[in-house]
Amino acid sequence: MSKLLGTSHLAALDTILFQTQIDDIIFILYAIVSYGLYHRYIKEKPDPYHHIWFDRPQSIDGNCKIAESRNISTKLDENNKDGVIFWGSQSGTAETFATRLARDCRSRFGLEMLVADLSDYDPESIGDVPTSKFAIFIVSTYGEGDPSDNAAQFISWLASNGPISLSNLRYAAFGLGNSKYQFYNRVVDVLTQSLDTVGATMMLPVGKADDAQGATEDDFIAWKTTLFTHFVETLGYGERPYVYEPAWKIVEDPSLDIIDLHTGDPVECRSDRFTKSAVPTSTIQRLPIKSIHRLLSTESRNFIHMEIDIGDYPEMKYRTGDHLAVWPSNPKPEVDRLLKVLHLEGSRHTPLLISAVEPSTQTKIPNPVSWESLFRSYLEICAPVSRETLISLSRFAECLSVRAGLEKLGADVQLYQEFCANRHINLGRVLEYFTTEFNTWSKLPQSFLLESLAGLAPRYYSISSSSIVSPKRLSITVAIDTISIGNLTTGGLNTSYISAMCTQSLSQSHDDESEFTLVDQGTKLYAQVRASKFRLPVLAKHPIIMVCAGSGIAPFRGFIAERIRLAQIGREVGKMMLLFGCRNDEDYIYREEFETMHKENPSILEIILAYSRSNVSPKRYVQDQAAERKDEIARLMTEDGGYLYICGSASMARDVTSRIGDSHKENT
Ligand SMILES: Cc1cc2nc3c(=O)[nH]c(=O)nc-3n(C[C@H](O)[C@H](O)[C@H](O)COP(=O)(O)O)c2cc1C
Repeated sequence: MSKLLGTSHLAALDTILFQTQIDDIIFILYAIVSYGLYHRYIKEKPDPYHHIWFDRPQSIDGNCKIAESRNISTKLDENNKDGVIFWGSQSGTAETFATRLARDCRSRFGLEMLVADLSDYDPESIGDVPTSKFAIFIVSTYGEGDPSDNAAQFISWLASNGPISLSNLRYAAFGLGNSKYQFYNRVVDVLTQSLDTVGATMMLPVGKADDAQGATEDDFIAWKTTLFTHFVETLGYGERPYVYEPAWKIVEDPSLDIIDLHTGDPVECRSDRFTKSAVPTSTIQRLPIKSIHRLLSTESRNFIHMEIDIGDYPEMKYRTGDHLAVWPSNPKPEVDRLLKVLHLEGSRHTPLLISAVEPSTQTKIPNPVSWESLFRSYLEICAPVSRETLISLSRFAECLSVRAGLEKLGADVQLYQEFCANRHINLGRVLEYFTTEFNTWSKLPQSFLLESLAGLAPRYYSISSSSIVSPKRLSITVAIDTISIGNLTTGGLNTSYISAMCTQSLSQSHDDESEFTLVDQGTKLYAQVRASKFRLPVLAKHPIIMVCAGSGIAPFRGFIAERIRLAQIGREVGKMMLLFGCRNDEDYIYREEFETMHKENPSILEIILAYSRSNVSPKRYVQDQAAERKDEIARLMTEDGGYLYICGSASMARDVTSRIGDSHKENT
């Protein structure tokens, strides 16, 4: 444990935990006392387990089973369900909440709820759900107040209202959002207003989670408590003693041929949420990395520039401003930690067949798979462990003091924040911390892991090249911020993954010491292009004002390169004003490139820098620079038909628009 947290952190932990009862002291004492990688690709081989890959019905390439029914009411009847929990999620939180809620409904009230991806059912069929059943919606807001990809069709159907009546429908709704965005939790608002308009009955006030406060989990737990109170007091459901019922059947089958295992390739089904989205998205390909280098490397901050070749995939096209979705894998030390603490090291390559106990449940994992590839490529094992998971975990502790410790961590919000959330303590680290001579986690059901860990999701990057200048080779710009807590360094999963790729690429080493197992990927990356709304004006003569900070420069690098190319071929190009926020002079990435472009095109490109942490020049933010130039910006926009683009944090964007907006008001 001291290796993980360091001595000073044990001391800090002591202060936190020694606040109250004797239980805590016991819990501290107990706590303190305590690749051979095959390299075969199956991509081109026919899959012998085709029929058991996924229960997900909607694959467009025929890899997945076809849905028995897209009528939600029929599905509820066929599976004897009491109701449905619909989820609309982009990065997996709402989906995880839906799964957890269904588990709690069963274990506490004996209620059987179907967990359903909103895009798996025909929206109209919701009108057939009888009054004896009910629906729960858990939906997040994305983009600029937009629904997640898998909720887009349903929300647009509902918002268009049409000649529908949902007077049969009883529902509850919970929204996930972030109040720093202009359209805070807009999707759940649109959903509930539309449902009310067509006569559906809301069972209890809508719940909302605000990620800006870091309170998404707490907000969900609070709303769930209200929901369960409604179950008891209004619907008359009786609570039953807790009984754990596994949701997944995991069978080790050494007779399966090891070359047929999924070893990390993102199966098309994993991207179904994206392929069926309203936003055009290419299929996932294994794309060769043509070059990768660090643009900047300081103790706390790194920027990486990566160029990726898409020339071998003619169907994969991008437009300037699009996004690249990168599918990461988990770092080897975290994979090994989980395998070790679960006593699975000896069977890390053993083929597994995973199926849902409940036939209507959709699996998120391809079959067959091994423990190692499951943890490395298909589950989010690096995310901080949730409070609810800690409480559920406590039920499987063999030792009373560990049980009490976990219960306390799960129940005490402040303790949880200090111990888990702020330090990115993931499930493996918690299990390791609470492993003692008397607590070996031997009673932990394997199904619990699949229930508690979300499926690994892609990370999105703005493409930083122009599709006109470089149609077959796109680039991304990745900022890597790391947080050091004692001897524990953490960062975002994908940025760490890309950073590791960069290190390996520079050192040309693919050894086992590497944090990430990249050997089987060589210099390739699983990725797909996703269309964006961030587009240059159709007519190049319109001015563009681009405001950004840090890696927010990425799409503007593509914009500027494209317009300069257009100018070179004789097109009329409007003024480009770039306001770029950096911490200091050395933080100015792509400096040489931008300075050359400015020198060669002084009449169309102006670059205005704002250094927020400089020792030599006054500290300024892009907001200040925008305010200083607001009259000119207003003129470019109102008189010359200019476009304003902002790429950065939501609060920065709000500040910039309000300060430029003031000028608009003054001028009108
Ligand atoms: C690119 C991006 C755009 C977002 N846009 C909004 C928004 O317009 N309104 C809002 O309330 N929240 C917004 N959010 C916050 C998400 O809704 C929030 O992080 C939520 O917990 C994600 O849930 P999910 O993982 O289920 O998709 C945005 C988040 C990201 C990353």
